[in-house]
Amino acid sequence: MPVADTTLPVLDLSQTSIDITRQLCDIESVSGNEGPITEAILVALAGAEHLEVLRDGDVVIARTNLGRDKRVVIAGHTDTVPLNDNLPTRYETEDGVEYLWGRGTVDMKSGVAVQLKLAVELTEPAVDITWLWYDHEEVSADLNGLKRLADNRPDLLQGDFAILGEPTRSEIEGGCNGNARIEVRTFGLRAHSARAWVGHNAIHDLSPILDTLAAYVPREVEVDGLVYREGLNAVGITGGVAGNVIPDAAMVHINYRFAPSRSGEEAIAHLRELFEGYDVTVVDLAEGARPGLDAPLAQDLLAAVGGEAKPKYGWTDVARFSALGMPAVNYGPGDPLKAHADDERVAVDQITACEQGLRAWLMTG
Ligand SMILES: N[C@@H](CCC[C@H](NC(=O)CCC(=O)O)C(=O)O)C(=O)O
Repeated sequence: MPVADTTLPVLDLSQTSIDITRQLCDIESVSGNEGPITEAILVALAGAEHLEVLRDGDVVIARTNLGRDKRVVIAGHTDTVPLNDNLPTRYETEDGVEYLWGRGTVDMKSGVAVQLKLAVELTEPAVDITWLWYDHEEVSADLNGLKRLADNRPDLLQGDFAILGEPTRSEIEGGCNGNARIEVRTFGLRAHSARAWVGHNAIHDLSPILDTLAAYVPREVEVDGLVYREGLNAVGITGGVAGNVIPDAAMVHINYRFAPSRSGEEAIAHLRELFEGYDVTVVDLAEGARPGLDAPLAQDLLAAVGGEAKPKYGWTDVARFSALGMPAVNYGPGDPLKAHADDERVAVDQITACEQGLRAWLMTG
């Protein structure tokens, strides 16, 4: 008789989407550690006979094949940014609002919870649905699980419209900013720090770069009716050899968020111009996506869930679907301002609202 593996985390999809969020968050899955959560999702979907379930690495694909005339792709990533002593989750009430606190509650396990709940419960949706849960979204674009799937099995991403369950306070956010990361290096000459005049300090040479960043005024750019805020920030800095050595190398890691009216190539040209004369290495580049809200299915969803469409400032995989020529929007629970934050927490009523909005729309088409 086979023995059940009791070390695997268990996911019970018969619970509410709020509780499923708690269960998912308590399975730690910082990028690179999505194996256990992927296994838990596969086991939890095992009894859903209306779904064809496939796996590609740590991507789970579950789809209906009902012969409907439209197919909607609904996707969410299972990884999170690193913890900061914010797991396990806890419930807390603040000013009469109940929150679930902890890493992943906003970005984006509450969105994944809603998707999993609907995937098992909607046996007869009005459209065919491809559900996708994937790994490595929060790290370099070349590691992204959806990118791997698009390269290996582009047929599995095909559809008429896509919804990414990224945090949007359960309202529609259109498109996304592009995202570039560069490393800017300075070089010096090592010497004993007691005789610094015979060396050259590479860390001191970073000052003009930091001054440029501190003085930079990011643009606000209107694209198809939505105003995208850009951002240019140092997100890391390295340098130094020992406490008594003048450093011969230093590096500042810079993240540029650019409006979707600007291509990746234009974004890099802008950065090279800003840091002309310095050693610049591009370490990550992901194109943005225009809002695409004029697509009829996007209009339908917007009308069904209500509210006014806003721009998505973070980068999301709507860009991947846009590049494939498929309209896509962001729609999920959680305040994006709390994504990646130490006080990451989701108002639980937003989870319920998102479930209701998506359920109603998927049942009427
Ligand atoms: N390749 C990128 C991936 C970063 C993706 C991440 N996305 C979000 O946080 C979406 C949530 C939101 O803003 O609403 C991001 O924008 O950092 C990378 O390397 O950074």
